[in-house]
Amino acid sequence: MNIALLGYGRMGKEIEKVALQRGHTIVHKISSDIASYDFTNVDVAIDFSIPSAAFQNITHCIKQQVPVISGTTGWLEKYDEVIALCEAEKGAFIYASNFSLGVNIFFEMNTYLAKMMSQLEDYNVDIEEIHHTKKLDAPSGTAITLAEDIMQHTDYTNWKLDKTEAADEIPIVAKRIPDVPGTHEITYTSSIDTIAIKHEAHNRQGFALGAVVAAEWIQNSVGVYTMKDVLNI
Ligand SMILES: NC(=O)C1=CN([C@@H]2O[C@H](COP(=O)(O)OP(=O)(O)OC[C@H]3O[C@@H](n4cnc5c(N)ncnc54)[C@H](O)[C@@H]3O)[C@@H](O)[C@H]2O)C=CC1
Ligand SMILES: O=C(O)C1=N[C@H](C(=O)O)C[C@H](O)C1
Repeated sequence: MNIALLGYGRMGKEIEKVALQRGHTIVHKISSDIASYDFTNVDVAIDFSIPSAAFQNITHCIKQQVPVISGTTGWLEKYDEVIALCEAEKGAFIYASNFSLGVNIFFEMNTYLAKMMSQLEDYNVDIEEIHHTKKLDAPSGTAITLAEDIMQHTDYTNWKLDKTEAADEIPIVAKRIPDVPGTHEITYTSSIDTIAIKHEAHNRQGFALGAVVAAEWIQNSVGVYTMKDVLNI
């Protein structure tokens, strides 16, 4: 498979390693304006860039009929526009706030726990995420997915960065500590006890492997998919 890397930073380099190990070829390593690159021999593009570049990168690929995987966070106010374009152009697209198998299992655990906790009025939920100090966005895309999944199954209607006084808002605390690849913890607290679930990435390999697996899965497909489709969970 010929892969174009849209973004060649920490994740782009990790994805390159995994892709080469799995027998793929990297045809472009793009770190600036995508418009000047030739996409005729690209089978799939993988975007791990920056929030302000993701929309242009993704829509360029869709218009060129190149399937595109995006893990970039912090651009989701334009997600619906991308989906509409993808449908209109009969393109292929997967976005995931987190591509690792472990976090996708954690997403399922979060939903299961939220459904149970929705019956119990005594517990309040909060989310904590910890990432490296170079991260541009806060809260993390993964923390937002976790909050939205909780909102779907409980009476919470919103999330808020840091503390909140509103009973229907989920507080998300974002901490920045050098070199931390990504930790997410969900805690339900009552006056009697605390229930917590946590995912801690040890490195970026899981994110990269998930993105390459998603790229292998989507080539020659049409449509908008998620990691649930890729992992069949
Ligand atoms: N979904 C997931 O599983 C994961 C998502 N991420 C997200 O991926 C993104 C990238 O993360 P890192 O690699 O750690 O960041 P990074 O800062 O190391 O790399 C981003 C790269 O994008 C480049 N860039 C700037 N403008 C660009 C443009 N117009 N087109 C293409 N590239 C451009 C920068 O030069 C930089 O090298 C972030 O949004 C992060 O939150 C990170 C890890 C896992
Ligand atoms: O920027 C990162 O590093 C990460 N970003 C993603 C996010 O915002 O959730 C995924 C992972 O936690 C690492």
